[in-house]
Amino acid sequence: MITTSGLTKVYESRGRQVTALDGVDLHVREGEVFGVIGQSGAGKSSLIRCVNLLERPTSGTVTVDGVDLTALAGKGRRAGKDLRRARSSIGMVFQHFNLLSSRTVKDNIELPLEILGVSGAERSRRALELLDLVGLADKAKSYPGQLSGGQKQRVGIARALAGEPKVLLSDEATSALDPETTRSILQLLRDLNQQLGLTVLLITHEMDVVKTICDSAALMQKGRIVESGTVSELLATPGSQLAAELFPVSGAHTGPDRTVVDVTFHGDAATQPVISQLSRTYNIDISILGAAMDTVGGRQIGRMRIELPGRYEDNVVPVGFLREQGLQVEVVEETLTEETVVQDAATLLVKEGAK
Ligand SMILES: Nc1ncnc2c1ncn2[C@@H]1O[C@H](COP(=O)(O)OP(=O)(O)OP(=O)(O)O)[C@@H](O)[C@H]1O
Repeated sequence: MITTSGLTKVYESRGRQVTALDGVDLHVREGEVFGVIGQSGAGKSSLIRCVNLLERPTSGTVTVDGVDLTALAGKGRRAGKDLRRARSSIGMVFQHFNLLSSRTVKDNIELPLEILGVSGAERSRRALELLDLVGLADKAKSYPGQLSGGQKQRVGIARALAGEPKVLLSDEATSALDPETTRSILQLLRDLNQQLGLTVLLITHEMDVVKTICDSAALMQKGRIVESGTVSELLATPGSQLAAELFPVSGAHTGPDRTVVDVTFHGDAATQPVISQLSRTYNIDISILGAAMDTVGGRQIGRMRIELPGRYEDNVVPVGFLREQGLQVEVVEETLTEETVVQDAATLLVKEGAK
């Protein structure tokens, strides 16, 4: 539904050039919720603003629903009729809502329809329908100043949906909201995605947002996409930074001669009693050092850090057993803390003494 190819944005700022996007290739499928996460300055806002051509890319292309927006924009500085029409199939939700304070809630929602030249009666019908959809049927005549942050964002979402878009872009839509309101807005976005088949591209700096509603995610660093895929694909990618941040597990080796492994559960494997099977089959005691389990898109998913007695060479077969069950297994290197160094030295001295 959304494809960017080699998307580059270079800003000129006080004689200096800042590369905000450095050849971004993004592929968002129809009907999915796709999250782009990254730290401040990574280029997320530039990306989302280039996707609907609010910002002109320096180079590269943006295609939304089969229409090459960059080619349309190339026709002239002022967005032509074709670009305006193409843009009306893209709704945008902003962090600070961007509502007009002098207009009622209903009039705010009608604004994009006015611009599209929709008749008064039709605008009114559509605005009331959208207010109902976002759960604010009783607030049509209120002004933005009389609403809570969460309600304002619901109005922002209703306005974004006025042109019946296929794509919704969300620029940190929940960053200004408290955790509970954030959950309700994310739930609304998820419901709209499912009810209307809406494709959602959102940018965020919060991993929880990705975990709560995203089917797919990309990690952005210094203007580049460094990882991307469905949540399941990411979890199945050894060494994935996003997977580790989505499901962080910690816990260090409790002593020398121990094997610590991170086990990732997803799909059917998540519901199998693999740990007890492992313990019974090989007659070994397993310690759970850390775990992060959750339900993503209605499926159980998670990671567990476990410790087995013996060095890795002694555990090749049990580790192979876990892999055979369809689990992803990564062996965690022992980090030599001061404590383990002292312990190792003490063990060595005892052994030397015994000789
Ligand atoms: N209009 C502009 N003029 C000059 N430089 C800009 C402009 N907009 C963004 N930048 C620079 O481009 C880089 C990427 O900024 P961008 O706002 O896209 O990042 P971001 O990931 O959205 O960050 P944040 O989460 O803080 O909004 C930054 O170095 C920023 O200073």
